[in-house]
Amino acid sequence: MTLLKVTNLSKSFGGLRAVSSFNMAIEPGELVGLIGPNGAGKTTAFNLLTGVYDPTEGQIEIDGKNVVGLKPYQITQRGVARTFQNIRLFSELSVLDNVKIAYHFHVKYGLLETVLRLGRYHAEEESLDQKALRFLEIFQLAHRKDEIAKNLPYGEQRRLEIARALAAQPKLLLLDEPAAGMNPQETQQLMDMIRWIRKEFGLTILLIEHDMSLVMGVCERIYVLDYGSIIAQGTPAEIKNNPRVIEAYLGEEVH
Ligand SMILES: Nc1ncnc2c1ncn2[C@@H]1O[C@H](COP(=O)(O)OP(=O)(O)OP(=O)(O)O)[C@@H](O)[C@H]1O
Repeated sequence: MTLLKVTNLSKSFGGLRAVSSFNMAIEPGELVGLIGPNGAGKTTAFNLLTGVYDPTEGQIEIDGKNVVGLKPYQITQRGVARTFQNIRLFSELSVLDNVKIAYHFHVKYGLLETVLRLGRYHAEEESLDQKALRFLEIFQLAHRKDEIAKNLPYGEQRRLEIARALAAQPKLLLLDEPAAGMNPQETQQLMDMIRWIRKEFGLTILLIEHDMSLVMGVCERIYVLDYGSIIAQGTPAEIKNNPRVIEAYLGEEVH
């Protein structure tokens, strides 16, 4: 079954149609890119998919169920996790605690038990530590586990954000410019990591990215947004040679 189906999605801010009649279908296991010039509506589309904004019109289905109107945490519980263009960690907490907080969504003790530290809490807390550490190991951050998140170098904070999103055990992972601010070597490592986590966790990934080498290098299929509308979709090779895409990026006719 199609994992994410978006039909005729639109969002207006006053007179501005930031996203307009947006359609998208993503199958389980796909690695898909969403690209477009500055201000094209990419982040707005992510904010609609994750319940940050309610659409002006349209449908969003995850696993065949409508999620329009759900709160962001409810959408996380339906299996969608994301990272942000501007890193949003719990900056004063340790690296390990950042991942553990996300993992709490999937641990089966109730809030009362957490508060009173009763029942299953102690046993589960231990395995929670181990599970959180495993995510840190994947992202080569285990040696940093006790550091305060804000003290990590930038590239490591970006990796921690992805580790935290993964700890919520999503089916669909949305990455908003994961390579922003990274140098070419860090970007290359990130590409390898994205490919690896997709395979290892059987994930479906949708990513926004300005770095064309990353998008073309990891994505199997790409959607292109311009002024809120999808102007093209296809394989990296098709997108690279699509005149409408070239025009949107260069702002001029292609002859
Ligand atoms: N909360 C908001 N209120 C009003 N206008 C908004 C809001 N959020 C986004 N916009 C506008 O909607 C349009 C699309 O913005 P959006 O941030 O989604 O684009 P983007 O493709 O993610 O851009 P970038 O690549 O620069 O991050 C822009 O014109 C932007 O100014």
